[in-house]
Amino acid sequence: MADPTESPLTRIGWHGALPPSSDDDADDSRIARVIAQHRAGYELHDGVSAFNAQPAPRFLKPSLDPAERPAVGDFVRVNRSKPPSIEQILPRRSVLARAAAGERHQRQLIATNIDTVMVISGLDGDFNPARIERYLMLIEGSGARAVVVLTKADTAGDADAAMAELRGRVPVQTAIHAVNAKSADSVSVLLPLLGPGTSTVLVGSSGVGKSTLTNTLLGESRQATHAVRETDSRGRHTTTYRALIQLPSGGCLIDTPGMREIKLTGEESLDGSQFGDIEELAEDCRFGDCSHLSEPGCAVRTALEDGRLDNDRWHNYLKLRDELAAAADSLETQLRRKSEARVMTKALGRRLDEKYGRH
Ligand SMILES: Nc1nc2c(ncn2[C@@H]2O[C@H](COP(=O)(O)OP(=O)(O)OP(=O)(O)O)[C@@H](O)[C@H]2O)c(=O)[nH]1
Ligand SMILES: [Zn+2]
Repeated sequence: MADPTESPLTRIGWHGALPPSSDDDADDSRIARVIAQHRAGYELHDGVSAFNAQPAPRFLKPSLDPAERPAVGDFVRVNRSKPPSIEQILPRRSVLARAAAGERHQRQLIATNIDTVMVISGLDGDFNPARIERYLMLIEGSGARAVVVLTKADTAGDADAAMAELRGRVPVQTAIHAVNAKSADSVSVLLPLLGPGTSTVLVGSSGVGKSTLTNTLLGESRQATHAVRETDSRGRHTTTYRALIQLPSGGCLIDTPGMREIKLTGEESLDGSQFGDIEELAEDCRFGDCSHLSEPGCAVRTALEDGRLDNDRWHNYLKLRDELAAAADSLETQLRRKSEARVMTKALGRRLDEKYGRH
C-alpha cells in the first residue's frame, strides 16, 4: 500500500524535489500531470483527482514545434482559472517519440517522464525478436529504461530457447523476464521497477497480455483503483481506456494508445544501438564505403561466413538500416522544405520592405 505520508504527486510519478513555485502568484498555481489528450483539451491528475484543462494560448500557435506542446506524461503548472489552464511544462526526464503518421514528417510525442518501458511479447506464436529490437530502438535515447517481458511462459513450448535467442540480440544491459502474466507470484519479479514515484508504459502487440499483466499487478486493489477491464453485454472482457493507473506497489502505469504502431523518426542512430557490434565490424572492412555484398576484405561477410555474425540478425540490421535511411530521407526533405519556405518568406519580406519601407 502506498505510504499515506507521501506527496500526492509521488502517486502520479513525481520524484525528486518539488520545483519552486512560479514567480508571480505562488498560491495561484499547482502542479498536475497530463494523463490524456483529447481533441477538446487535456485531462490532468493532481494525485488526488482528475480534471480537464485547456492549454495556454501560446501552446496553440501553429508555428510551435509539436514537441513543445503538453504531452501525455508531462508535469505541468496549472493556474486555478475556470477552466484551469496549463501555463508551463516542467522539465521532462524522458521523452518517447516516434515519426508522426502521414506525409509530413514530424516527431510525435508518445509519452514523457517515463522511467521504464516494458516491451511485452508472448512466448507463443507471437514471439518476434525483430519486433522487440525495433521497440528497443525506439526507446533507446529516450531517457527511459527498456525491459523485455515475455509472457505466456506457462504455456510456451521452449521458453529457454526463445530467451537465449533474444539474449543474443539485445543489449546486455536490457533485462529480460519470462513470466506468466496471470500469476501474481510470477510477475513479482517486476515489482522492484514499479515502486513509488515511478512511471511505466507497457508496449506490445494486441493479445500479448498487457491487460492481463496490468490486472495482475493491480491484484486485490483492482476494484478500488478502477477496474481496467469491464465485462460487456456479451460477457466478454473489454479494455477500458484508463490513461494513468495507480499500482499498489506505489508506481503508476501510463496507458497510451500511441505506442502500438512503430515508425522510426530518422533521427535514431544504429551506432551504440543493439546493432553497435555490426557497425563496429563494418569499420574493419577494407573499403570505407563497403556495401558488404562482394567487396574483397569485407569484415562483415567474413563474420557471416565463420558464424560470428548471425544471418537473421544481419538481415534485421539491413531492414532496419533501410527503414532508417528512408525515414532520414523524408526528415531531410521535410527540413529542406521548411528552410526553403523560410527563405521565401524572408525574400517576400524584403520585397515588401523595399516597396513599402520597413515595417
Ligand atoms: N497462459 C497465459 N495466458 C496469458 C498470459 N498473458 C496473457 N494471456 C492470455 O492472452 C490473452 C490476451 O491477453 P490480453 O491481456 O488481453 O492482451 P493485451 O496485450 O492486453 O491485448 P490488447 O488489449 O488487444 O492490446 C488473454 O486470453 C489472456 O488470458 C500468460 O502469461 N499466460
Ligand atoms: Zn564490408
